[in-house]
Amino acid sequence: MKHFEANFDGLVGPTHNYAGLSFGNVASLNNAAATSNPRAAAKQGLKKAKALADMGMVQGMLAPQERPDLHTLRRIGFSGTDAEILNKAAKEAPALLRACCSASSMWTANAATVSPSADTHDGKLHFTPANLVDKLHRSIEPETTGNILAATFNNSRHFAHHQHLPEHSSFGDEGAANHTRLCKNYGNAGVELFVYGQEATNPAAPKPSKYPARQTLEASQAIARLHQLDDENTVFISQNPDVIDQGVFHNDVIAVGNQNVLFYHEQAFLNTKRKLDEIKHKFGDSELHFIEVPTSKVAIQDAVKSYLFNTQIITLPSGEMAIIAPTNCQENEAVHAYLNEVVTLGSPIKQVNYFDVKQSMQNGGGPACLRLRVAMNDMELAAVNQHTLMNDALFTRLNAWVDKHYRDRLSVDDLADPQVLIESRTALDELTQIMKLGSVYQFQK
Ligand SMILES: NCCC[C@H](NC(=O)CCC(=O)O)C(=O)O
Repeated sequence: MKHFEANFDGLVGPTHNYAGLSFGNVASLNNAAATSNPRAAAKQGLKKAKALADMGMVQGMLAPQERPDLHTLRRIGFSGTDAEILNKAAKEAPALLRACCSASSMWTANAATVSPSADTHDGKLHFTPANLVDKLHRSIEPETTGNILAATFNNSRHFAHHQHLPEHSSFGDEGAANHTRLCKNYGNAGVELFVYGQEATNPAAPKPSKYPARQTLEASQAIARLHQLDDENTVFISQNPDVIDQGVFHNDVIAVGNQNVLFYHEQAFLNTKRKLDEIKHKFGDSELHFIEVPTSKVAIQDAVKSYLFNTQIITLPSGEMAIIAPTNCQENEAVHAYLNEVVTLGSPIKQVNYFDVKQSMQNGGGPACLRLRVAMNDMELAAVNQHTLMNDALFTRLNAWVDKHYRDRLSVDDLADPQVLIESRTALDELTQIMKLGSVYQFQK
């Protein structure tokens, strides 16, 4: 049986926009009210996904969410026709309307936490959608995320789908962005690393003072229980609160792992030495590469600006590893120099490939944010909804779909336009037919 890691990228939705919704996410705040280009954003994402498929990687796509989210606007008391609701919300509560219009489900690293069958007691692949409670605009995602995951991984013999954690800040959960898995081979039991920003039930524990810590230890522990992981194969690590206060709102802005490589900034964690020892002990005898980037080479500000660590480290069919980086990394001198050096360090990482994902970067999402990793075997892959898997035909079809339905300019003021809602629903309805998802959206029920 073959084992590998698949990437499921989020398709950028038709309402991709810059609304400055994410306090603590520097790019989101800096680009608030800029005009976006949803068509370019979707195409940048598709191009990266297709390039990985062409490298021999298993690549899937996850459908975006329905936005504007009329269902939520109705829940909070706006009534009348769809056009009347948009009109009233724009006048009476523009900030709430903006929160109901974000295409933020495109960052599927925040869709869920995933544990492969090699790690779980029942031998199933487990998914728990992230509740994303720290941000209003993201807290409305988990139910539909669950629907989309169930329609994509639609086989209960292989896949276990859990409900998102209780919607309270004690269980703040941001999904795979704060989770990484080290393993010898994808089919072996791995060590799952859960990184959290605060302990909800221990106010004395370290936490940031300026920006929110979105993930709690309690949430990470709940996921490990739900996914039936062994204590011997899990490590809980506190993120360094000082870096959260400098814009590292998720751990995947400061660290990334793949197989036997952990690539991280020296300031990423608390108690780094002790935690690395625990990882080594739990990982066992095989060779483990800790690639620690010192502040003297890359300052935190440069890491946050360039997204050096929000890169994907992938294992190519040849067994060599490649880094998938945003072009922003080439534009930062220190970071570019570091990436030129990293391939010479004798680790499995042998090449760096750059992709322009600027439309996503302007909202604080790099290549790693755009994908959900699912380590699986070929039997599990055969059980996945095959219409979600990237190939020449799907790439052509989705690009044509984007050309047909997406605007190339969208400002936050456009979000109240009923025509945007009609365009978005028409596009998504057609998408569910292309990807054979059934009725995953509220407007289809
Ligand atoms: N993993 C990357 C997530 C980026 C995402 N940005 C946003 O939601 C910005 C949306 C806006 O400001 O319009 C976030 O911060 O959760």
